[in-house]
Amino acid sequence: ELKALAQANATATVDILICPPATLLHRAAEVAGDSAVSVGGQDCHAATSGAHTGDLSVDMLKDAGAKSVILGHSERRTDHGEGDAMVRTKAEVAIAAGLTAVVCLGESLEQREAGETLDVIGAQLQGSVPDGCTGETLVVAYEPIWAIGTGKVPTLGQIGEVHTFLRGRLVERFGEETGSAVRLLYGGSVKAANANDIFAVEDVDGALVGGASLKAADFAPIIAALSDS
Ligand SMILES: O=C(CO)COP(=O)(O)O
Repeated sequence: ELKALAQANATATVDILICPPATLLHRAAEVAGDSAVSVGGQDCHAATSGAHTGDLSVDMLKDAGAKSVILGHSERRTDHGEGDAMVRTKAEVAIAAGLTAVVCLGESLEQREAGETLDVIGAQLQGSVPDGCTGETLVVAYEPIWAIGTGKVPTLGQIGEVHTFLRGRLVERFGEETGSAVRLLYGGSVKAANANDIFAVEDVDGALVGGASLKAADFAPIIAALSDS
C-alpha cells in the first residue's frame, strides 16, 4: 500500500506523512524513498538518552528514517496517562532533535456536551506546545476523541470554531507570522466522502487520517481533495 502511495505521489505538492507502528518505520522509510511521502513515529520517549527499555528515543526514530513524530494522541493520553506537561517535554526533545512535532489535542464527548470544548482545547494547547515553535517544527492536530474511529464527525461549524480558536491562540503566543504558519490538522473519521468539505473550512490545513489511510485507494482521494483545496 505504501509503495502504491509513494509511486502515485512521487511529486505531490502537499505534504504526506505516514506514521506506521514502530516495527514498520524503517521499512516504510525505505519504501517511501525520495517520494513526497515521508514517515514519522507515533510517539517518542521524553528523554533523549538513558535506559528506558521498550521505549524509543528521538534518535532511534530518526535513525529509522522518521522526519516527524505524533505526540499526545488521545490514545497515548488515555492508555499511558500522558498529560500536557509530558507531551510538551516530548515535543521539546523531538524538535531539538530536528523532528517535526505533530501535537494532538481534543475534547471528550462529555466535555463537549458540558460546553467545555474551547476551555479544554485552550488548556491543552498552552500546556502541550513548547515555546519557540515555528511553522516547520510544529503541527497541531485537533482530534475530538469521540470522532476518532467512530464515523462521527463534528459539524463543519464545530470544526471551524475550534480551528479559528486554535489559530487565534497560536498567533497570540507566537506572533502573526509563526502563528499563521503552524499547520492545523483536523482528525477523526476523515474519509474521501467528507474530505472536500472539511478542507474547505477556514484554518483547516490538512487532516490526520486513521482508518482511511490504511489503503492507498482510500487515502488517494483525500490527498487529491487537499491538493485541490
Ligand atoms: O486519530 C486517528 C487515528 O489514530 C484518526 O482515526 P480515524 O481517521 O480512523 O477516525
